Amino acid sequence: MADYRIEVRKASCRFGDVQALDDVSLAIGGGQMVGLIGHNGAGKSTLFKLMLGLARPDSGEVLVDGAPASGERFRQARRRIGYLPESFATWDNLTGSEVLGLFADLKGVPRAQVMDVLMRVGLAHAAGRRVGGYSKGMRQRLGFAQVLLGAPELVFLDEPTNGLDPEGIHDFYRILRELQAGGTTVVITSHILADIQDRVDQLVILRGGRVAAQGTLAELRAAATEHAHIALRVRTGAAADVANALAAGDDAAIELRADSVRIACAPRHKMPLLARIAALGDAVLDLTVQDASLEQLFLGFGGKHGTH
Ligand SMILES: Nc1ncnc2c1ncn2[C@@H]1O[C@H](COP(=O)(O)OP(=O)(O)OP(=O)(O)O)[C@@H](O)[C@H]1O
Repeated sequence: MADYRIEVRKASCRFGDVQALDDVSLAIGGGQMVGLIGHNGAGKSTLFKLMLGLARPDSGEVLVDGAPASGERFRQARRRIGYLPESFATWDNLTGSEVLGLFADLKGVPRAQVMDVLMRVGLAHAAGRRVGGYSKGMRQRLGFAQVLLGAPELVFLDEPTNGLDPEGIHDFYRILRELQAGGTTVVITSHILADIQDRVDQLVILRGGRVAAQGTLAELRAAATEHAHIALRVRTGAAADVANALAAGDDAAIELRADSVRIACAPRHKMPLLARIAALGDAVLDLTVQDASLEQLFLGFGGKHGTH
């Protein structure tokens, strides 16, 4: 599969008084899964619309495989893109398979694919039922099914797990991994940060229409000031000695409990501290390390009142 690449260069987009996007640059491709996160109104959907050619930037440009996101070439390219909007509107009087049949026609994909994708998203049993009677999660699965028609090379998913139950979320990410294994690039927005933090390759955090941070989870952790937490279970009576032995890097706080010691430290101090803990031998019985979660990083970088 071709490496399908979308590049946004210094794009800005304004609606009346609202600067929805402000000088945004990013490149997406290479079969990666990219998580686009940001507070309500941060500009995620607007950025999607620019990359899909559904809206134009006031300044800057969007390139698809090196060419502007407009014109006949882009219309052709768009057939290789799947898009699930935040609110997937459909025709309630039609059955699931009829709805997908229409999407197949629009995409120029054989209708024979309809049953395959319905099966893939776990909706085969409801293919002949009117969509008006579908539950919220079933509608979301139907929306995802239309994304899968035509084996897209790039997919944009706006809040795709809304309304899905835990099993649905699990199935959904399994299908995304299968797509990725075939070389598809996936861009996903979600407010459920715990769901995406260990599943995406790259993260882009938008705040107030600007890119506040970009990189892998490890890169974001390294750039942030949120602490890692190390909890030690220690031999009875050894807590004070352990705490003294580890006291204390500039940026580390040590808390003593009966048979445990808890340390909060800057990410860069974590590995040196672990080396010192290992040198304490059998005074330390066990340990757990908790790095900053994406939610904590987000509140620093991307929350409305982010601090980084
Ligand atoms: N068509 C429009 N007309 C007027 N304002 C708009 C329009 N589209 C977006 N905006 C404004 O631009 C800003 C960014 O909106 P956008 O929908 O891109 O945010 P978002 O990050 O997707 O938010 P959410 O998480 O709530 O879906 C918001 O202030 C929004 O009100």
